[in-house]
Amino acid sequence: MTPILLSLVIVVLLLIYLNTFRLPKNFPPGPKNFPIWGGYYQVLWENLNLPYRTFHAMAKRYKTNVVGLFLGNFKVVVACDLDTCREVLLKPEFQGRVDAFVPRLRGDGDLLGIIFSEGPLWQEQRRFMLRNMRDFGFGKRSDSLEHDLQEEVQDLIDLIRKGNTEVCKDRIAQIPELLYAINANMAIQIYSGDRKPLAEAHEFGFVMAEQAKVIDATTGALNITPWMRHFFPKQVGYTVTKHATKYAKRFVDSLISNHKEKLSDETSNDFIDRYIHEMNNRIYRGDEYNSFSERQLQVIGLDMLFAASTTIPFMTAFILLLLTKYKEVQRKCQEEIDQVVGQGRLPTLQDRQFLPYCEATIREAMRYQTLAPLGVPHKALEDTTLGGYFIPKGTMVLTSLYSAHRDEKVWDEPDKFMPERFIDSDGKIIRKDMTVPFGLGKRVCAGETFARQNIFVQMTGLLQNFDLDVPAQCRLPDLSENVSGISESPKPFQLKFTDRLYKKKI
Ligand code: HEM
Repeated sequence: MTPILLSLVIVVLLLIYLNTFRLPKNFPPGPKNFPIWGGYYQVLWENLNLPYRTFHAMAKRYKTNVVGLFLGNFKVVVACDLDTCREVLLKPEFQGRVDAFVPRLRGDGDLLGIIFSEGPLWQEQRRFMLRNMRDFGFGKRSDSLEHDLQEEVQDLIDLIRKGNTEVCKDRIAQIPELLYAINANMAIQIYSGDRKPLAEAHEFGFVMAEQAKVIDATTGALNITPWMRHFFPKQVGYTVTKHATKYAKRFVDSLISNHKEKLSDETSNDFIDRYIHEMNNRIYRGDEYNSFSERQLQVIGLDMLFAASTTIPFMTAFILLLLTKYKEVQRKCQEEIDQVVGQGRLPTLQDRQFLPYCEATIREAMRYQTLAPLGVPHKALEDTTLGGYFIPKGTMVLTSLYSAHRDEKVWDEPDKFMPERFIDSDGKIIRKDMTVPFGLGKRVCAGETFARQNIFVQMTGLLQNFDLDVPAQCRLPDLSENVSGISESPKPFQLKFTDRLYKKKI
């Protein structure tokens, strides 16, 4: 190559680079951007295991509440304190979703479902889902849901007592695996009215959990550089994602086709029935705008079953981990349960208001260990501002819920685990909740109530029946060893469950 040609190539490459990573005036400060991954190199360099923690550190370093950078070709800003996260979550112009590879893979090329859709489709489908699932106990207190939940928790307790499997043997259980089947079944039941045998529900939960771990909370290499899947399918998480998506679609399709076979005019016994009726009615009426389709029903199923089968077991696992680490908190929760509920029956959702210390422990665990540390990426639907910075239309907007929960302006000693911070001088739970583990506003987690109810009943049921300890020759993992993902999970660990001898006390 002649020197002139070489110089020309260099100039062209430089121009492409400068053009790709050109930032508008008053864009938030952040790391330097380099070809292909933009600022992602530095994010990973500073914390390869838990990259979201880099944003928290960067915000302090740049003395800012918003960090700005490129992730691949995506222009990205990250809100890094409680006020700025609230601004993102509550301003209408930030309620878009990012058009990326994995969401399109789930929708066979389209952005479907609830989690990754936007605009009129999202609004109509979210409203329909919440309104109809409420009738089956999703998002409110319901006797039938409570009954199902109690049965699942009782099965879990029996499994711990009698279990002789790889997941639980001699009262030593693998966490979070122990919790996969119960939580997958609770979600399958709400969506389809069905319940699967233990082994099948466990397998479903296991595959979903593996998927949650490979989608990085920063949206990951697969979303920012999807072409890399052709060269490094395993490393960028494509192998697992492709397999898990195919597996989950087959699973959901079989639930739907069972319903289609049985569907009669009167039946509306579960969400799938309701959805198919609505879809058929709209076709019959010939509605001009119709976001209802069987593909949409399938992706709502993926959203729900994926969310419930990963987030609830992961969060409950973190709570068990913290209760084992902080023994005095475990003891105080047990004392409260003994006083209020006793041992004749399992704790119920009606007991929640009378168990403030247990509630405070769950709230503090969800603050201290933010399950979705960067939430789900939002998108600016128009040119706007955030924390005083200019944010162009189309920018990906991340909420560092982790930073909101460690914000020194809001929390005393934020790095300490202290359930007492949520108890007032009368021993009651503090009404005003400044935690945001589920986000806020129009995009707030659709499963918040369901998740809180499940976590409460599982945690209190287990504590009522067992003392939690570390088995001999084992150690509890540190939170810095967590497995990163769209929802974070603890490094798998073993827990010893010892029966509490209630009868002796009576
Ligand atoms: C501890 C458990 C859970 C946590 C911490 C959690 C957290 C979150 C967060 C942070 C978001 C993003 C909000 C935003 O966009 O700003 C979200 C969205 C969502 N979650 Fe959850 N979630 C949990 C459980 C569940 C469950 C059990 C379900 C369903 C069964 C669910 C369904 C959804 C859906 C559908 C969305 C998308 C909402 C929308 O975009 O309109 N989540 N969740």
